[in-house]
Amino acid sequence: MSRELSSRSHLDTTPPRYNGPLFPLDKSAFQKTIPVLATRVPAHHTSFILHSDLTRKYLIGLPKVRPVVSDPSAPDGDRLVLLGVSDPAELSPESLQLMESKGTGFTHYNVVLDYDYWTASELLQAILPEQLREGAPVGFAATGHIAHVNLNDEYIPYKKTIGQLFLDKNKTIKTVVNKLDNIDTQFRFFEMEVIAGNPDFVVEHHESDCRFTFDFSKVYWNSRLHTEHDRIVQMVQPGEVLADVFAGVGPFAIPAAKKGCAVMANDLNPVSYTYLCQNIKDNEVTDEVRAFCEDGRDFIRNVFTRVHDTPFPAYTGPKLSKTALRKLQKQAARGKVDKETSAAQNTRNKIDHFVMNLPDTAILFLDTFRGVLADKAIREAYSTMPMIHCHCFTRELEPEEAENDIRQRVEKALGVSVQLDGVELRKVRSVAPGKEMYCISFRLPSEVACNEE
Ligand SMILES: C[S@@+](CC[C@H](N)C(=O)[O-])C[C@H]1O[C@@H](n2cnc3c(N)ncnc32)[C@H](O)[C@@H]1O
Repeated sequence: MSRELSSRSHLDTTPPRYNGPLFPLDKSAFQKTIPVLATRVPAHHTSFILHSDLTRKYLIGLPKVRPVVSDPSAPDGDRLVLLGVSDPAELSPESLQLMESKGTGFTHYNVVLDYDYWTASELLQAILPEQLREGAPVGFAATGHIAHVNLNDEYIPYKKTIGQLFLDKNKTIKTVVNKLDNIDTQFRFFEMEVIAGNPDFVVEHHESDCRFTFDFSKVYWNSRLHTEHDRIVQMVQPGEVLADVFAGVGPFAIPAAKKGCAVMANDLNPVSYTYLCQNIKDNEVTDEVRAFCEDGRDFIRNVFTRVHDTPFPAYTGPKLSKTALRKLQKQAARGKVDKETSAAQNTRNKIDHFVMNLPDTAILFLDTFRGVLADKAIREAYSTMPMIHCHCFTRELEPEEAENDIRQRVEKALGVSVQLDGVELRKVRSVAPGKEMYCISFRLPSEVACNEE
């Protein structure tokens, strides 16, 4: 063991055992005094002791504890430099010599740590009985100002304590909720109980440079899907058209629109739809996103005709700033830009991608694609079939088995047993023990879409 490590190891900085009320906590009971050695130095020598290679390694080195304090017994301005050892004999001879030559002797100093010093997790360890310390909640997922935890039964008696700790220790958190086991089977949001803070569920959450507002108690949101949202958005190219069948409040739709895609976004939950519309406005993508509130099957059936009959304007490059847009509008008003002809060229009347993130049942919606391009006039726009990115769960844990399971279910829904074109299978995350979330991407087979039966 290095001298440096052994020199600091005697400082016991764990919080004292707590035996006070569980709620509200008696914060004064967490005060702890730690006696340390200090070298007394004239003010003009402190910097030398702090920065010399010989002495630096012996400094107290506790986070949030300043290593230099004024010396209460020396009104003439001496300072105490706090050390991480309890006895001068623990210093190396060179370090001792240096401190003796620059300083005026050693003394003891009491460092006082209190409730503010420790993390929520350290405090919780001091509160919980021994049998509950291992496996105690150490953190939370944050959605806007809400921290959410999923407490196991044995921690329920401590829920208010845990709530208070998370609230006190995180400035941006105003509400702490415990997710209950009930999940709304249709719209996928959780039942939750407030364990600390305000019962305010309307959050403003930021993801991928977009601002999302929503009522976390009434719509689906999962911050753990951030990477998956980004992955799909990166696959969709500026100028392409994306149809999001189960859009929620817009975590695929809005970032895609911001990068220059046109988006048809749908969600059956009327509350999701309301926030989706608000988020479209707040992120200034009203021209790029059209929102719907209907069953996914109806949406899939209608969306081909809608985009064909009312195409999106041609893509004219990255979204312009308001100033640049105003300039162009002025030029157009003066007849300098022929708006009609430029917009009429290459309007976007076909869908390039579908995203279907309702992993519980999305595969079961795939049969709706049968015959969606039976109409010849619409079919002509599709020299290339759309890609479908369909999320799903599987109980198969081995990748090969998972792939077989998912492929079979997809092919059954589509009614084709052919090898799917361009198929890619991506594990998104492990949802629970024995349950994996995947995304299967494939090109919609034309024999399915053009089937006229
Ligand atoms: C798992 S969430 C995903 C939401 C969003 N894509 C995301 O990543 O946050 C599934 C969404 O599908 C919506 N939904 C459920 N059943 C639906 C249906 N039959 N048709 C359309 N939307 C539906 C839910 O309201 C929910 O917002």
